Amino acid sequence: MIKAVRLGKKYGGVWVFRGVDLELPEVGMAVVVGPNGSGKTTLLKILAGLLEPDEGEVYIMGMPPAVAIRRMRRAVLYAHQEPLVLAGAVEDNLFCRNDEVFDALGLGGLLGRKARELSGGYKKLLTIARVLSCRPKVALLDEPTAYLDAEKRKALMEYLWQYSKRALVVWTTHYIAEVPPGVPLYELRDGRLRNLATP
Ligand SMILES: Nc1ncnc2c1ncn2[C@@H]1O[C@H](COP(=O)(O)OP(=O)(O)OP(=O)(O)O)[C@@H](O)[C@H]1O
Repeated sequence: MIKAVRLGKKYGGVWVFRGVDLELPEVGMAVVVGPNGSGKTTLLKILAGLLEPDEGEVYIMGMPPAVAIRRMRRAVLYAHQEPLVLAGAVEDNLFCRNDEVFDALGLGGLLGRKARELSGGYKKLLTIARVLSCRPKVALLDEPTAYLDAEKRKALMEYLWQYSKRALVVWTTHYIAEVPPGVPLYELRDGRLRNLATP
């Protein structure tokens, strides 16, 4: 479903990574770990079609991201690392209505609240809900568990696990321990992507 071939990206002449090959299925979960600044966000944004690589190609369902995104509206969505909220109520911050997602993430009772007055953790959940509520076929989630307490992390993980039975969920984290057993795990480090043994 997602294929990256010899991907490379540089900023100001300095390569973040090169030679990144990746092949992910249509349905399931995959996780990218790596130290600060190793390029996880950059990789996810390239897969989402939000950034152009300097080398290599990406295919989503056999199409370049720009084509896939045009043909299949809201099928490939990226959730920012930073909690991203707009003015207005929580419900004004959403593109799609999906009570199942709001309830699973604990946002169900907050739809009328001013989004900018939410706590950091709830802003982060809103950032994720904005993406998942549109039911993308590919959800690219940048550090989805950051800002969350243990209970919310657990609820989010359970929901992502369910979601990944019908779509592809790719997410990043700094904590290998939170990656469920059996999930394909990749590490970006020193400009390379390695397939790590499953924890
Ligand atoms: N727009 C940009 N212009 C210049 N350099 C950038 C830009 N965006 C990212 N970088 C640099 O690219 C490298 C990779 O950044 P990126 O945010 O992808 O890493 P990351 O693995 O997601 O980091 P973190 O774990 O800290 O979130 C870093 O050195 C960063 O400073």
